[in-house]
Amino acid sequence: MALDVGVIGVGMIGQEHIRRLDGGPGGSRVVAVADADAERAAAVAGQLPVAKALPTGEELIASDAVDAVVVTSWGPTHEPYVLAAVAAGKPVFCEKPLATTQESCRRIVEAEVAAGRRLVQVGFNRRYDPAHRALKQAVDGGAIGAPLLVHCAHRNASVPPHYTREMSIADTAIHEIDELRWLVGQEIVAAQVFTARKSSRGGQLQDPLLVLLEMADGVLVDVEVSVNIHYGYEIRCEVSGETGTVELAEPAPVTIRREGTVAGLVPADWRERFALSYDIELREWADTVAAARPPQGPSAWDGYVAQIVSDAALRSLSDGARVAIELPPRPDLYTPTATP
Ligand SMILES: NC(=O)c1ccc[n+]([C@@H]2O[C@H](COP(=O)([O-])OP(=O)(O)OC[C@H]3O[C@@H](n4cnc5c(N)ncnc54)[C@H](O)[C@@H]3O)[C@@H](O)[C@H]2O)c1
Ligand SMILES: O[C@H]1[C@H](O)[C@@H](O)[C@H](O)[C@@H](O)[C@H]1O
Repeated sequence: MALDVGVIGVGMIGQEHIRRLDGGPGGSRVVAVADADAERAAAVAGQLPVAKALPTGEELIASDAVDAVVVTSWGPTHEPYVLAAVAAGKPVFCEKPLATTQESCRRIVEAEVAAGRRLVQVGFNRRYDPAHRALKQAVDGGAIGAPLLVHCAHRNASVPPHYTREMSIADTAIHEIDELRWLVGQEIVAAQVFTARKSSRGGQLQDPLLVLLEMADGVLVDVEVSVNIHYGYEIRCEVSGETGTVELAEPAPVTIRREGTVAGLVPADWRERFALSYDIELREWADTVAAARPPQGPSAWDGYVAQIVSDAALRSLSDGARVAIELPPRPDLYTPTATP
């Protein structure tokens, strides 16, 4: 069955997702778009075979032409759209973060539980990245024995002027927060943030940060968040276990040796580094939803838990203290099944 999708927020990642969903392998197509910037919505719709630009996200969700909704607007606008989609009984793929406060995320979880079925998927795309999947397979398969420590680095080439130090956690490190729960298979029980000497390339921004996370079984994780590295976009993760270590390999497809040097290209940005992950993520979501099955990817619960951890890290960012984390009980709707 063809899946007719409406996309709210057609900026950078909205347009990336549209490219994958319109005429996608499962027969999905984009039939409506909406954006706070009406001119942008009209321009994007104008490039698509059947899409209409609608004046608001609310009208898009209510439209009979739309089977499923993709929310790719700014984080603080996610909650009302996701709640409206759940109220309309429509599957909704929402980019990370699910919402920008844990209270907003809790309201989404409560609405979905009240609806009695899973409708929401969150765009934690690392779970679909082949390199991250291979890393998890090695850890789960016992290749390095019991994991003890994890070292991560999340490095952005640069960030826009409105980017704040809080976004280093809530918009950037939130990827690692979800990735680690998935990779290690444990909850995060404490967070502490350290501010390093400020890079002169980030203006007033406090950059970089070091985030220390403690997992329930004692695994310790350090995450470097640097958002002005300028040489490209770099994601690193190394797991140190009792009998060995495993790490993400360099993503460059080739290595060049010449004139006494070894070199390989660093991806320019997240679009290049994670292209395959978005391909897989959206194809699986569209196929599942088109088959009228509940989405199998990261759930509203995952989005909520990530936000609770992010909020704890933000508290630590303000005073440097270690913040212990206690999660509320998980509703039965989110008992793990086939989550990738
Ligand atoms: N998973 C990933 O790797 C990844 C990568 C990039 C962005 N994101 C997430 O995607 C979201 C969008 O990021 P982006 O980089 O595309 O931002 P962007 O600024 O390029 O695009 C956001 C769009 O949303 C529109 N918008 C803002 N408020 C709106 C509202 N109330 N209703 C409708 N449209 C509205 C803006 O006009 C803009 O066109 C963010 O939540 C971000 O964290 C995720
Ligand atoms: O929204 C983007 C996106 O999620 C990227 O994957 C991340 O590296 C950036 O820091 C963030 O701002």
